[in-house]
Amino acid sequence: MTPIAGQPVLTANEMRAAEQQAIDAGGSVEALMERAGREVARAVARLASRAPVLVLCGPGNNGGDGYVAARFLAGIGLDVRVAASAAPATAAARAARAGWSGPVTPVADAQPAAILVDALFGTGLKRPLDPALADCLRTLAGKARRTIAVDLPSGVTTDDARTLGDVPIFDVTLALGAFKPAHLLQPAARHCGETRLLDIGVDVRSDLHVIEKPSLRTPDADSHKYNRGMVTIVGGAMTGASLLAAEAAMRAGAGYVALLGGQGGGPHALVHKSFDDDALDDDRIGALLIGPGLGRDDGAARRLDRALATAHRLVLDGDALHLLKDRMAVLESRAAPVILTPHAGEFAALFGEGEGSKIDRARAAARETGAIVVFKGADTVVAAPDGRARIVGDTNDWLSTAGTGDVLAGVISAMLAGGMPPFEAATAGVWLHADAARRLGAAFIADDLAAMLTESRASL
Ligand SMILES: NC(=O)C1=CN([C@@H]2O[C@H](COP(=O)(O)OP(=O)(O)OC[C@H]3O[C@@H](n4cnc5c(N)ncnc54)[C@H](O)[C@@H]3O)[C@@H](O)[C@H]2O)[C@@H](O)CC1
Ligand SMILES: Nc1ncnc2c1ncn2[C@@H]1O[C@H](COP(=O)(O)OP(=O)(O)O)[C@@H](O)[C@H]1O
Ligand SMILES: [K+]
Repeated sequence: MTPIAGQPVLTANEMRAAEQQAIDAGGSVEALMERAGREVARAVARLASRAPVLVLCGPGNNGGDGYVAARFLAGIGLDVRVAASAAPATAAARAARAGWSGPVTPVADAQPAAILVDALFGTGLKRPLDPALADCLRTLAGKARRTIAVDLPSGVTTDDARTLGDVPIFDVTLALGAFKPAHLLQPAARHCGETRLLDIGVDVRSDLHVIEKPSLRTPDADSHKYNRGMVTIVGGAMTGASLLAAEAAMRAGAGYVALLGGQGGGPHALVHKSFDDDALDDDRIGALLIGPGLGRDDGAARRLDRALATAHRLVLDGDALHLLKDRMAVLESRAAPVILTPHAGEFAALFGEGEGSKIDRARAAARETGAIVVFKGADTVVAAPDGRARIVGDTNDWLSTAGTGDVLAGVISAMLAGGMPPFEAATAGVWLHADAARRLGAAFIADDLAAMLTESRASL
């Protein structure tokens, strides 16, 4: 199985263009479909353990893949039945249909089977499924022991990952040739179940990738606390949040972490200082983090204005993002990099609901501000002003608890202070945060997450 980390992610149009390139280079749609159908059959055969299979075929090339897969599955002796929602509408799908020698029943007449393969619609879905067809799909999926979607669950939109109607939750989705946004972005991603990537021999490239394990420098004989990265955190009214960020920054590998204007507490290694110009005018500061626990009163706004006026590399989170709404113009005038880490509410308050997918929205926000934007959630997207974007691949829904965002802000600050370029710092931070959550498994609190970063950082 191809690991998900680092893989390119293509929109429907990009995938079509990649397929066209393969065709122009001497291939054919039929050859691609033959390969795709064979790979689907291999995957289904492994998942089916010889149980009966029902393949649902739609009118397009997704349906074509279904007919080819059915032929291969029957060829290895599986009990395979095929049902179609409409006649094949493309030349390649017609050829694939002709290659299937068994009967084809209307989907409405199909009897359930232990293994359901959905090859109704893939990247060509244009509108919600006809209600009767959607109903059949749901019923047959409900009666199957295992449900497998070819390329995408029928009913999800490829690029902006919406669900058109009541789409079943599949056990496995077999992504053909490349991951698409719907495999990673919510809500579509949860309908995919476990997504597996099948190689169909198409060369794919994108400036959008799944986040991969970063490579970080190990301390050596020349290392000291300042060149390992100095993180300064501006504290405020809610001390717990800034302490979580501080502990996370330390455990993610920062050499020196100072909290300005906090109220004490935290690990002994944390340096407490008062919030004043001397503390901010320190050239050794590698990253200045403001937002976790800052508060939103006039005092908080003054601290933010001071932080924005420095020449330090900045990470803005939580309350700083709330206060930033009236100060967006400042971002354009800053020479040093800025990383913004909004959750969905903060993002909408700053940038509006916007158009397109979460990836489009994150990219537009990065372009507009010139900042790196970490658009958080179960499907965190990191975007740079130049259009590069990354999506988290390994998530843990137990992260949905207060304080885990403060931990993320601390980790990203440590990466930035350690000398990584801001886009790489943000993606490395998101990876470490997700890795610590994966190690913890279930039912943890933000303090546990911060503590677990020691193991995650040591693993790199
Ligand atoms: N283009 C290629 O070279 C290859 C494509 N492949 C497969 O082809 C798929 C894309 O094929 P297509 O572009 O034909 O698209 P689909 O097979 O997803 O469906 C397109 C067809 O369904 C119709 N349609 C869309 N939404 C509908 C709805 N709600 N109700 C009824 N009809 C609807 C469209 O008018 C069109 O006729 C991929 O997901 C993949 O599975 C693979 O075979 C690999 C090669
Ligand atoms: N369902 C989920 N699955 C995976 N990660 C999640 C989920 N919900 C939230 N997260 C992650 O948890 C963190 C929450 O951050 P945030 O909303 O800022 O909370 P807080 O400010 O309380 O720390 C973010 O990193 C976000 O990506
Ligand atoms: K499908």
